[in-house]
Amino acid sequence: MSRVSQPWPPVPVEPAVPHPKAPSPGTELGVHFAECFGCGDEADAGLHLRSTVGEGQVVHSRFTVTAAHQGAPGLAHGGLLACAFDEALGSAVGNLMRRPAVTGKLETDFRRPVPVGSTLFIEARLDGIAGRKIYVSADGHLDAEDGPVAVSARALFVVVGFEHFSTHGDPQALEKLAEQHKKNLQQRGERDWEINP
Ligand SMILES: CCCCCCCC(=O)SCCNC(=O)CCNC(=O)[C@H](O)C(C)(C)COP(=O)(O)OP(=O)(O)OC[C@H]1O[C@@H](n2cnc3c(N)ncnc32)[C@H](O)[C@@H]1OP(=O)(O)O
Repeated sequence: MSRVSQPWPPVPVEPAVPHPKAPSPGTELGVHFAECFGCGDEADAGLHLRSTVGEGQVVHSRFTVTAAHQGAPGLAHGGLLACAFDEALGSAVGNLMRRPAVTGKLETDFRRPVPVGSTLFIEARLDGIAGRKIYVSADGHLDAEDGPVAVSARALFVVVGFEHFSTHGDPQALEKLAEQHKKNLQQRGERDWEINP
């Protein structure tokens, strides 16, 4: 089977222009929800992924693989690596577009094993937008921002309304998320997102 994927984005798109009030390059994005497996401080075995806004339509994220993340002995579990990309890509969509969106489709390409103890540097970018569909992609570099690419990913995020979370999620946890969100914005001197698609 060829590694060559279908054209990307798969449909005609407009440029995904970051929101005028998106955090500026160099901004550390912080935790979006303390219990999030991808970034949360309260998720003990989680990825503790951290993200910084890059130039243009890019967010840089990184996380260090621990023994809790193993699949094969001494190597990161592939599904867990996909999780890291979901988080990194979601962070790019949420923070640059400032619209609530959820992963509709996520495709990963595992190119090199990722050992326990290594750090994956993930560069996620906005590739285009078509209505509610936001196309994003990312490369994960091993142990340095310019290290060899170990994993690549492409994803479709779909913009949703707040009711997606209020209908399907946990109302108490949503309050906690809202507080964290407000705190993050205050720390960065920013105002709130638009919440309707
Ligand atoms: C800072 C935050 C970081 C967080 C990172 C973590 C992000 C996550 O993990 S989110 C959790 C995982 N994702 C989910 O739980 C989503 C579950 N899925 C859903 O709720 C719904 O299927 C949802 C919202 C994606 C789409 O449903 P709905 O709102 O009814 O829209 P729908 O009309 O079906 O789709 C909208 C468009 O997207 C397209 N689409 C949706 N899913 C797909 C897919 N899998 N493949 C291709 N296209 C798709 C549809 O074809 C449609 O296209 P068009 O507008 O051209 O007709």
